[in-house]
Amino acid sequence: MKWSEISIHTTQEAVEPISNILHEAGASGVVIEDPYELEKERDNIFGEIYELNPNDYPKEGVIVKAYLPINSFLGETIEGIKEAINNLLIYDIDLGRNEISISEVNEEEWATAWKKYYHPVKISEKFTIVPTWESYEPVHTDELIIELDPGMAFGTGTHPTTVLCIQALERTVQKGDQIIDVGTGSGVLSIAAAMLGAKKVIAVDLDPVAVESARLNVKLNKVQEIVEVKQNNLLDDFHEPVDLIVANILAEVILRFHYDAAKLLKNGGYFITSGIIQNKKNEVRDALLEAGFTIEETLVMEDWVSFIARK
Ligand SMILES: C[S@@+](CC[C@H](N)C(=O)[O-])C[C@H]1O[C@@H](n2cnc3c(N)ncnc32)[C@H](O)[C@@H]1O
Repeated sequence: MKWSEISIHTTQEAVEPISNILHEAGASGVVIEDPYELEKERDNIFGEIYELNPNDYPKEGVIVKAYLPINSFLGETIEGIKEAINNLLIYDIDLGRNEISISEVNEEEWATAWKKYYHPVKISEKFTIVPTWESYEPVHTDELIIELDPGMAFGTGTHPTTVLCIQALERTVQKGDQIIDVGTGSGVLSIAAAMLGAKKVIAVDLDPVAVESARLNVKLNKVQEIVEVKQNNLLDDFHEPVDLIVANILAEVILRFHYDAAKLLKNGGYFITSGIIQNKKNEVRDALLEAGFTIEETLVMEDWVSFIARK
């Protein structure tokens, strides 16, 4: 099959919302070329894995690439993507150059293009994320390893918004907890919650591609007895009280269901939110306080913020 590669030159802060737009438009395998990756200091243990070629990265800004099947709707899909990206300006998201180019690639190139950027990464005190196609020997005996094949869903596990959520889960999950993961993507947060001792995790996503990917990764990590994945809009039709709700989703979406989260949580339960770009931080914090939460911790990485809120 022939694929079209759409390449968007943008900013760090726009990577996440643009990736979401691309996924929603049916794109497969988003690749992020961020020169920051070249500067990051890396543990020796990962040194040999991280041989990044500077020629693959822009000098400034970030390039987001995605792959769309070439069919009769391609023109409209691309127009829709451009419009949705331009709409991000309404939310004060800096789009940088916002240069968009399109080229054709064949199936083979597409299937491997994004994989070359994705390697084992230690993302928190306890967790290392390992792509299914890499072999990895644990460094510490108590290291928790999540094997992932995100396929076409969001969630390689290494995005700052995901890392912040996993760090927050490490601090809050108690043995025996009942948890809901809203917008599970590849299922990475549900898998982490299960490995941290949760008794039951319900992982929901609106996107059927994500649901399929999460189910696959849940099995891959042998937590299918604990994690149930289903297609659902946010917290619709949930009534049983839970101990913790985690959501790595855009700020605008969090503000659509924070009252539902407050209602559903047991007293003392945690609401972990991530996917919040710095300039939305105050708006989300105020909304959480208004819904009756107290903010226990605010975690920050690059331009992203995550809240550990408590009912
Ligand atoms: C930023 S990704 C997070 C993926 C994963 N949880 C992670 O942390 O890497 C956000 C996910 O939310 C899903 N999503 C967006 N709107 C949703 C909604 N209304 N209900 C459920 N899921 C939604 C998207 O399909 C996407 O998979």
